[in-house]
Amino acid sequence: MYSFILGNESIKMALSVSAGGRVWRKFFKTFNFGPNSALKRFPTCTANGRLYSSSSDNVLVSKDEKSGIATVRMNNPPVNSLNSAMLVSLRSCFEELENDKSCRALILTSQKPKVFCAGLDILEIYRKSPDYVAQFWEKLQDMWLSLYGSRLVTMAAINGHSPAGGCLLSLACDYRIMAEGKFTIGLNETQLDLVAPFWLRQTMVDVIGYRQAEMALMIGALYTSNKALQLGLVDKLAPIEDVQTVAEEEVKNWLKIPDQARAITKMASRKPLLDELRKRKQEDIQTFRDETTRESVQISIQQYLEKLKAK
Ligand SMILES: CCCCC/C=C/C(=O)SCCNC(=O)CCNC(=O)[C@H](O)C(C)(C)COP(=O)(O)OP(=O)(O)OC[C@H]1O[C@@H](n2cnc3c(N)ncnc32)[C@H](O)[C@@H]1OP(=O)(O)O
Repeated sequence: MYSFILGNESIKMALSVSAGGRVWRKFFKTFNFGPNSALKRFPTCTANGRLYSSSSDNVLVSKDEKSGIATVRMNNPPVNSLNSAMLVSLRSCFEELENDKSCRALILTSQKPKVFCAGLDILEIYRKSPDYVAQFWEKLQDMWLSLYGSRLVTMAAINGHSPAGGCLLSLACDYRIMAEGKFTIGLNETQLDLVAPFWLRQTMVDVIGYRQAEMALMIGALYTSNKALQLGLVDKLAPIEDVQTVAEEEVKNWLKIPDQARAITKMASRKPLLDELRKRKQEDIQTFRDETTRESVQISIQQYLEKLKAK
């Protein structure tokens, strides 16, 4: 077992070429993954020790060497909101694991039970310059591309609330296990006067079907764990204290399938959406920047923040 901690500063990466890397490069080439493809861009993980020095420790990673299963714990108190630093750390972490040839699966969870992730840090899009908002959005796109496009088995161990960006992270994984009880999950963006981008909408449609996704997105619905299971938004429920164990058991089942066939199948179905976002990245950034910095939207965000603080 090794572990390392990721933060937002002083990223030190070791580039290496491995036999495993060659296999995956061939695989990505076969699928014509373009300039952002994982193996062209990403460094390779060394076998142990800290790869990053960090002042914030906002993402904690541990990996079981024997099974090749890594657990990625979001650690940004109080609610794991996704600020710029978190997005950069998560992306770096996903890239590291992607290029660690001994890594076969990742489990994404929260270090602080009861809140998996509160979504985007609303303060990152409130009264910020258009340039800042554009850069923030690109960090989200890049993080998503690295998780959604991962060759690994990716499992969300949703041990608490998972609104908006928390749901986005979960939807980017291959399988979702959620804590039973009063916790909620969903894409509630419209409640903040925000519009989910095409790539996020599409993953919701892919997971729960057109009609339910359309309705859920329009009304910005947040569902309880039970309802989410019924809709297929999550795949399994477990008591909160067992979410991690159940995720590990589930991953082990998935790892009985040969990696290459599983990953090629996954990429065959995800490639069109990955390609579409890569192609329309700048357009998507501009849309988000222009929409979000509109005065009427800023007022809605302010009202949402006030409601959040007052509750
Ligand atoms: C068009 C773009 C689409 C892209 C996709 C993503 C969009 C987004 O993610 S927008 C963000 C939407 N997020 C939410 O609506 C969630 C808001 N938060 C909550 O509902 C709750 O905080 C909770 C259920 C996640 C947890 O509840 P609880 O444990 O009771 O914690 P508090 O509500 O007391 O929160 C503690 C503290 O944190 C602040 N906060 C919560 N969420 C956010 C956030 N997303 N961004 C920034 N700050 C957040 C909250 O205001 C509290 O602050 P203090 O009062 O100063 O302690």
